[in-house]
Amino acid sequence: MDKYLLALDQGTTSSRAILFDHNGKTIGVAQKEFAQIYPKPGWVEHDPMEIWGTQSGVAREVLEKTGIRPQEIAAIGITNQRETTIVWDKNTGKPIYNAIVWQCRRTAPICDALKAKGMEDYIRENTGLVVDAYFSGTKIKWILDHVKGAREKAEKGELLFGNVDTWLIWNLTRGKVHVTDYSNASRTMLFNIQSLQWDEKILAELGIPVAMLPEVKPSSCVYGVTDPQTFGGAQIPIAGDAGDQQAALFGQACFEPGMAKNTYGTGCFMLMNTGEKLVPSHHGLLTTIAWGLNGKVEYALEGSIFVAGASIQWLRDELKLIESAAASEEVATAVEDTNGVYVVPGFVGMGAPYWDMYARGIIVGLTRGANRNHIVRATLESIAYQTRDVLQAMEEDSGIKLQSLKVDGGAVGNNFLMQFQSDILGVPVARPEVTETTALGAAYLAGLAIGYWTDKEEISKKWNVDKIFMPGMEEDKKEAKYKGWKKAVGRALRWELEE
Ligand SMILES: Nc1ncnc2c1ncn2[C@@H]1O[C@H](COP(=O)(O)OP(=O)(O)O)[C@@H](O)[C@H]1O
Ligand SMILES: O=P(O)(O)OC[C@H](O)CO
Repeated sequence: MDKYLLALDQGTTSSRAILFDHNGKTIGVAQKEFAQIYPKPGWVEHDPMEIWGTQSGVAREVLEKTGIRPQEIAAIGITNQRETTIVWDKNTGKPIYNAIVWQCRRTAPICDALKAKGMEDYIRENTGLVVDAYFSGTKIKWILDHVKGAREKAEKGELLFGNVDTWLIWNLTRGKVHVTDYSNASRTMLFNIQSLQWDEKILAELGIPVAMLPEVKPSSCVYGVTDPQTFGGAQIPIAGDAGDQQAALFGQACFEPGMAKNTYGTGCFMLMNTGEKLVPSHHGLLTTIAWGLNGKVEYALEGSIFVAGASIQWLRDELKLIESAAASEEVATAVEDTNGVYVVPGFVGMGAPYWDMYARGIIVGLTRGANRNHIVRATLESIAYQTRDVLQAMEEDSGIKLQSLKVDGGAVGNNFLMQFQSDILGVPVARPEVTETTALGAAYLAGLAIGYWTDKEEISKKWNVDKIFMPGMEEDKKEAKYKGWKKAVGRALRWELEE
């Protein structure tokens, strides 16, 4: 009987379940979007029960669609939107508040207070992160501060915290297993990435009891088995767990130091493998754990862009300028250029390399001739400009000049965007055959843990290119356009703060 790997990819806007065979080929996909909750400007929440419901639902759906029985699944790999914070009651398994999503800005004042107390350097040196509302630590504090009786319960050991991976594993095992992996732990702003322990000083500062935190394990190991009720009696090993951006780095086979990928989803995340070396950033990037594997952890440099594909959804859902995300390509290429228009999608502040929680979105350079096509094109171009911002920072931090950029994620089907990306970077952009690289990475991690695949060398051989986009724009034009972008960003920064 052939066996398959099941990847559960719980993203910001949808839950996906993907089946892979031994060649790393996709056998079936099921996907379901879920509600985005915006209680106030700058706040973003998800319903944790809907996350679990959609994720378990698509897992069952992909089995039904393909006719594959749960007994034919060799293992499950989990990958997830990172940082998003869930706190639940250990006894009832019910969340005490909605999931506070990575994009949510509500804890900016808590971050300002940490900075005022002089914690910034300590946090950067020990967690590899900048102090920003993006990460889980301040979100946990907010829940403990705002939900009645929560802190007392947490102190008594009655509440559990988890990122989405932990929440899914807890539910898949029906409350038997409370774990996370190194890559997810490194996004909490509570985890010391050198000692590989929860950081007591930061926990004390935020008033977070260590008892609520999950056990931290490698990214490839058997964490537990699924409860028989979840998949018709089957007890499937859950054997891989990694944050979605690190899983994509793995799925792209970026195993050697200096190899990098950029994933174009809701946001855009460029990660460069730095091997066993922890490289501190001096240019606004994050130092993060790539994965824990074979008894050691490896590190990465990361440039986190908060809004990429989400700006295309904004064109579709709020401005109603396009019918679908895919239609953005045709609309954008109906004009020669943006007519001087720039869109800066600072909807939830700006991430790397700016780290400005108070930036907001702007459209600038409008003249009487500016039309819908120009705005759509400028929005797509903003994704490529933000990528150049982080690529430049990455080259400076790592001292490595990138020869080509591997790309993946929902928006890489847009050929205009990919060509413009290559033009504005001046670097070839390589799109692989399998663009569901995040899920593939989770499957690989799970498969390695159970001996379904042997080693990284075997996995590297499975990476195949679909198309390479070569840079073609003249140097002067490229630099003039990028200069305009930097000017536009300057107008968006600190928007919420300045009079
Ligand atoms: N052809 C396209 N052009 C531009 N953006 C696209 C295209 N197709 C999808 N997207 C964008 O990609 C995102 C979906 O990618 P996905 O990798 O599924 O994201 P996530 O994992 O963050 O939910 C959406 O934000 C959508 O707007
Ligand atoms: O859901 P995605 O794919 O946009 O990824 C979100 C990131 O993990 C946030 O850090």
